[in-house]
Amino acid sequence: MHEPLTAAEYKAIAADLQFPTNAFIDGTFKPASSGKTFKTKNPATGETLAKVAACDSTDVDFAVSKAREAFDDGRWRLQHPAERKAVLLKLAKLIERNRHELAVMESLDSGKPVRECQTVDVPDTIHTLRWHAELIDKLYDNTAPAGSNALTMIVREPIGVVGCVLPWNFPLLMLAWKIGPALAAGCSVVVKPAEDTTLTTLRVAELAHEAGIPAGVFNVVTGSGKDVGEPLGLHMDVDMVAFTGSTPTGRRFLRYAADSNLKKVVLECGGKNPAVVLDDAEDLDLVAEQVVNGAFWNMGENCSATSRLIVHSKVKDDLLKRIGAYLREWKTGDPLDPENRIGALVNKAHFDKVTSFLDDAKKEKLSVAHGGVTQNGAFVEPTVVDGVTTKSRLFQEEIFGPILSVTTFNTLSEAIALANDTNYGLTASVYTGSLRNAIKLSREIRAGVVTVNCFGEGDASTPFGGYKESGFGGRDKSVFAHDNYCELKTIWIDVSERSVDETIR
Ligand SMILES: NC(=O)C1=CN([C@@H]2O[C@H](COP(=O)(O)OP(=O)(O)OC[C@H]3O[C@@H](n4cnc5c(N)ncnc54)[C@H](OP(=O)(O)O)[C@@H]3O)[C@@H](O)[C@H]2O)C=CC1
Ligand SMILES: CCCCCC/C=C/C(=O)O
Repeated sequence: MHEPLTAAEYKAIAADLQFPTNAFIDGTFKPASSGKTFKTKNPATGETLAKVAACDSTDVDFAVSKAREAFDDGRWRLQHPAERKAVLLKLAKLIERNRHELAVMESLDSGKPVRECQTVDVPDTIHTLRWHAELIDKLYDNTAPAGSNALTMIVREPIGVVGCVLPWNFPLLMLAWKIGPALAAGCSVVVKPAEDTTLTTLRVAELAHEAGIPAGVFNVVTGSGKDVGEPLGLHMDVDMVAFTGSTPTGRRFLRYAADSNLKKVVLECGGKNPAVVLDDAEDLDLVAEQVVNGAFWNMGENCSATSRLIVHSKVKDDLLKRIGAYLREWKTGDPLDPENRIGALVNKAHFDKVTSFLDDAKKEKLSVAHGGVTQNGAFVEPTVVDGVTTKSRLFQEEIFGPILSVTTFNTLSEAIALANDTNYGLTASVYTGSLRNAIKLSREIRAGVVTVNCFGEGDASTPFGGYKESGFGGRDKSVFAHDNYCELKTIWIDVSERSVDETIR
């Protein structure tokens, strides 16, 4: 079903694509009220793909008012849970039916390899939506042990109008991580995709409408962070913002909430994720494969990317050799060629940011064990920089590109201290043959997701989010994400003799 096509087939799809270019508000596509547009480009070639509506606060106000209307009249939240489930399942089906088109659109707009769009982003988007749809008619509310004089119910209610602010690195998947639980809970959403990657969000909004999500429930306002993100964050009638992106922008949303209506804010921000390899790791080939995958898939443009290899000095040289061998399979180039695993970085500014870390490696006279090569001002080959110290920017800052730093240790406590020597705490992976060491490291590393003898972000059923400056306010995925989009209400009903007597009198 999700097997890659050939490069020629992808190019044929690309040649026929129609791009949605207007905001989607109240069930219809609309140009920006100002009439302005911005160009969205293919980062691999620099060519303009489309001119998209450059919305501003007027469009945000309009979208929020329509989302509020839809929420208040209950056209979605008051539908029977089984009906809402059926609609969300239909949306998943429509995405599946249009999977090749969406994979190509995602690849063209973001520079991601189409192979991964086809085998990860699109199928995981479908799975996420199905998972949350299936939850809708299976979640029970609670009663409290209030004794025989009262019946106390603790019920979830949808929080209201939710602003979903998305990053450019997994446009479809992060959309699903937000709208899946938000729509399942019965909320209305106003989605702000990243300016670099708006196209697939608009297409999914169109499919959502076709699936039967009522007008006003799923809105998309396109435009910049300043013109659309900020008014959404400051809006007095938005009940919650669910954000994925950088930590500095996440902080802004906390300020927007404080300066407006104290809306709930859930942040999924950056990471500087370690892979800790002990000298008792059993299979260094497997470690090499997992570290390469963790560091380089999606070009390292991934908040959960393995960014720091923290390896026992005894096994470092052997492991770096094996990593080099795996990297031979990781070709860089045309994102529409399914042979390539490394595509283009999302834009020129980001390319410059990522390559500034290569300049640092040179300045610091660090040894580049693999890669270090760029192509056409848009591509960076997978790079491994050895001998990185904790003071280096390569060790401390989120690179968000295909660069892995290597640091060695000699004792377990040194490994834990290195892993935790960061302001971030999103993910970590641990490689060891000892159950005791695996448990110790998983508990001592301060991160929201720790994987043992593998790399990954878990599946739809496991929460995803970070400690420290990696996250705030809740988790994506799982039933815990559903709870993000709900208020808890206590209903206390007096059923004592006194209340019965009073009612009768
Ligand atoms: N944790 C993660 O998954 C991500 C982390 N990053 C990190 O952030 C760095 C910068 O990437 P960038 O895309 O700029 O990430 P941002 O955090 O700036 O962008 C995330 C989202 O927030 C919006 N936004 C930007 N500025 C504001 C603002 N002032 N007010 C409200 N909304 C705003 C963006 O809109 P728009 O893009 O349209 O301006 C986008 O929709 C990357 O190099 C990487 O290190 C980036 C993306 C994802
Ligand atoms: C297959 C799961 C991919 C999850 C990627 C999670 C990344 C989140 C982010 O960068 O914000």
